[in-house]
Amino acid sequence: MKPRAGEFDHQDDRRFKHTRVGIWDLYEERQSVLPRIPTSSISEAYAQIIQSVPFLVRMLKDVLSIRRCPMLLSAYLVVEVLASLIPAVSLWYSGQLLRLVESAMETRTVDTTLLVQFAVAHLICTIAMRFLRYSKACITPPLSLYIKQFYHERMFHLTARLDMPTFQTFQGSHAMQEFQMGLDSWSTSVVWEAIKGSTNITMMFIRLLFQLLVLITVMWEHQDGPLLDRQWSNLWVVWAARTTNKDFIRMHGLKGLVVWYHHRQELVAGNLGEFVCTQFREAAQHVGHDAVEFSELKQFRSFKDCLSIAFIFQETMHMLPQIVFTFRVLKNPMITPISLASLILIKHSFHAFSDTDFLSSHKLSSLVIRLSGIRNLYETEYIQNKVVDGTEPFPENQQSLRSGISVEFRNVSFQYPGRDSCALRNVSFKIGAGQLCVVVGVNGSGKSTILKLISRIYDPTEGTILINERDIKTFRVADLRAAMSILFQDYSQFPLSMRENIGLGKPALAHDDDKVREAARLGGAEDFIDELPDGFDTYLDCLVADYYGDLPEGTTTLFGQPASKSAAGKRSGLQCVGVEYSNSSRTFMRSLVSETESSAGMLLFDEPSASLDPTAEHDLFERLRKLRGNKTMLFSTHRFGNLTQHADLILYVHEAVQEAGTHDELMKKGGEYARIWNLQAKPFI
Ligand SMILES: Nc1ncnc2c1ncn2[C@@H]1O[C@H](COP(=O)(O)OP(=O)(O)OP(=O)(O)O)[C@@H](O)[C@H]1O
Repeated sequence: MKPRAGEFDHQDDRRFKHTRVGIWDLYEERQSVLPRIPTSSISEAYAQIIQSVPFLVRMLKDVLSIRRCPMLLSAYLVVEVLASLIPAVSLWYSGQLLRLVESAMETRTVDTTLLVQFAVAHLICTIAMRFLRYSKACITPPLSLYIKQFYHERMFHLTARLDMPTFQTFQGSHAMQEFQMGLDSWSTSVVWEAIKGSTNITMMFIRLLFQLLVLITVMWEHQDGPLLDRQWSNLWVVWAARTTNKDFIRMHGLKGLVVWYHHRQELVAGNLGEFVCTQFREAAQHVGHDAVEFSELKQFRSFKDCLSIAFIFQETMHMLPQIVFTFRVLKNPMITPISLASLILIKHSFHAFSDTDFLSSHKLSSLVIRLSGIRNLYETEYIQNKVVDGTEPFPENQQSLRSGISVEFRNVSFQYPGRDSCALRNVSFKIGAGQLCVVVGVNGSGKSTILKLISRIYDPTEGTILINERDIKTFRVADLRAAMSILFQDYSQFPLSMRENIGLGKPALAHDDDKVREAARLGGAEDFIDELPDGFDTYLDCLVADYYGDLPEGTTTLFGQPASKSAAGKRSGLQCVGVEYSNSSRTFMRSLVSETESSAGMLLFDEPSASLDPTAEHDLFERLRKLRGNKTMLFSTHRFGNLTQHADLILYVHEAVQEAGTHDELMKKGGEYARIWNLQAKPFI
């Protein structure tokens, strides 16, 4: 079938050339060649650079610990040093050449051997310079890549461990913003940028110093341009690139999971930190050093033509005027302007110095920004979680979990960070081990907050929470969460496949496809998922975008999908349905009984049925009742269903506990609980 106008048909191999670049499939148009579209004070800056030195030293140590980096970094530095010396050597030969010219004018003879020697030496310098640039272009991509990957994994780990309140504070930080842009931006490699920046400035000084020395030497013997600037033709062709590498796409998904605030609560409550780190590491290992954004590969590729014959010819031509001039002097010394030699020398030296703006505040401030990036990066390591970890294991006896966990709130008040008013005020109650407690109240009354405090997503602003009669803060947080099964109402859709979105409901079973399918069936999602093009491997939100260049005007589709620069577009109707399905299935995934289930002594549910239809809600409650056994169960709901009638304790909250007791007690009391219950039950009676 012929592609419609506006389609980028990458399969049309007569028009598009396909190249495999790492994990990317690059499609470039064969003939279409269009013309390129034109497109504080210094001392303070130096003080900041000096302050960054300890971080730089640390960074260097870390970089040297990366496999292959010691060798690559040394090679990079050697190349840089040589590249800084060559301009001085070249300048020296220029001076010698000029001296020869002067002596030719004076003596009317020329030492041809010496002339050729100087000319060749000068030419060698130019070619050597080009070789060095080429070597640098070969060393830089792997070096910057290894460094980036090392620090990316490190930042992933550091970010995954943060709790909710700390993450809330941290997410506005510079380091976090850099990391959020992360995998898809060249600027992310704070460390690599800093290495480049520091090397550049050091080499600039070396280059200047040597050129100054040569200039002084030459000028000592001599008593003053048009610059031949090279224009590099850049071709601008139609191209597009995409990757289907599953691990690379997962890396992006997992990263989205740890960097975005709306996933944090589930990440923390589900103890998913370590799990996602392992997953990320595994995915990263699978992709290896091919885990590189296309924009970077593109840059690396552009260096390939550095050593072209055309270039060497061009450089030779660059020198020709001096050689021709020298011979002309020999033939007609009388007509040669005496000041021309000095003029050329000045042209050379001025050129070198004018390129070197080492004192420019712009250059310095960009280095300062790069170095402060390093500081931010390393300071991230010292961020302490606001929810301070306890030291004691929980529980002392694993068997005790079978009979549940007791919870007591003593005068607990809580205010969310950045909020003026309390979500909970002076709340006190006790749920005995093995009891079923239902927390009811209107929207925004503080029900979910009670669950968040029990699972230590946050710590109370005032008051104490006791677990099995002991202060909750004494226990290790990970143990505590492992002893609880928590299900929050405000689910987030992870930027991962449907399989993983469901599987993460219970990481221990995430690799069990049968369990995932069972959860999908219970959540009513199985048929929907099976009909998706990639089934359980479908991504509703994919964070890896396709790349493309100048597409033909009016292009609407690319790789069979709407051409859009951003992967994170608005969700379609189908996506929204998918999100609902995967949420309800994840709910069931959590409720799947397994060997690991006995490790939970308390089940916390925050409106677990909010995203379910009535049948699925009924199935869920049936399943949860079976699952419960003698464990403590706490439900938060604003629906006063039959659940409240089975409860050992009902808490009617509105900032504080307004009423507490069993259903019968509260009905007899005739308070607010009874009023709302009657209101909700009325249509059914
Ligand atoms: N992360 C947060 N940051 C700031 N304020 C919050 C946060 N979460 C909840 N709140 C506020 O705290 C109060 C109690 O919220 P909470 O979610 O506990 O109520 P709820 O009874 O569970 O309500 P709903 O049934 O609507 O979930 C509300 O005023 C809410 O706006």
